[in-house]
Amino acid sequence: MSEIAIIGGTGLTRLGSLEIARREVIHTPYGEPSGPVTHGHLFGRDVAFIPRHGPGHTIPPHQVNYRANLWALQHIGVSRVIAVAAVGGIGDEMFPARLVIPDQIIDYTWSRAHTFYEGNLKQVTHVDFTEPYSPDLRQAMIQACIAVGIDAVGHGTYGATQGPRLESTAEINRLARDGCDLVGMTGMPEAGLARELGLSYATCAVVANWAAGRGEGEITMDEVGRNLDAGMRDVARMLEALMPRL
Ligand SMILES: CSC[C@H]1O[C@H](OP(=O)(O)O)[C@H](O)[C@@H]1O
Ligand code: HPA
Repeated sequence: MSEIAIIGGTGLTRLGSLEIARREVIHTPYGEPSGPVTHGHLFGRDVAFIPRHGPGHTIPPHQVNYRANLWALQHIGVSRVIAVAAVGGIGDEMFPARLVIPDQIIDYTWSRAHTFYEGNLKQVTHVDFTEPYSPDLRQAMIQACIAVGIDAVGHGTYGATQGPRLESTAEINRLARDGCDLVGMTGMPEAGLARELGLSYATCAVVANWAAGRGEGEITMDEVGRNLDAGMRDVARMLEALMPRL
């Protein structure tokens, strides 16, 4: 049984270093997860892995079944979730290919299935979300980065947009005024649902590009791919240092 799970995002459809033991198809009361859960060993730890956008990267951010993914992970005994996510950099220090461990999040998404607490409830429930990410898991990731000399940013506010289109310059300016340092399309409802299930959850973000209007010209998928290739190499190094610390 894997107590630790990794949700892979854009640029991390599979974990190269994962020694795969088996794949498990899980049906949930909320529908189908993004794909089978892969169980394996990663740097000495049992780990479950699920690719957020599906094994072939075919599920766009607004159609990811976040509830099914997190329910499935909890169902197999996972208690800690490491989310890997590609983001656009808004703040000056959030430059391309850099790793960021955000500590706050703002939700700009809409019409996504965003809670487990609906339907025939015995009681209305409001979970606390003051600290949206697990402080312990964040600290472990930050220490892992330091241990292997990765120049990561250990804080930042993630603005979760609806996608799948990228943002306009004015939208990014608004996010910046709101205090967002990063922009991505999958941070919510994933983080909120993890909290509802009582899972420890933290994100390792990889800056794929300067957010709209913060760099030169348009955002191209070429630059996104190049930066993610570089950033994911650091994610792999971070995970190698992280696993023994968990
Ligand atoms: C320009 S790539 C946009 C795509 O990448 C991110 O996905 P993930 O968070 O799963 O790594 C972003 O949220 C968008 O879905
Ligand atoms: O610029 C972006 N905006 C939203 N999501 C993203 N994911 C990677 N880059 C971006």
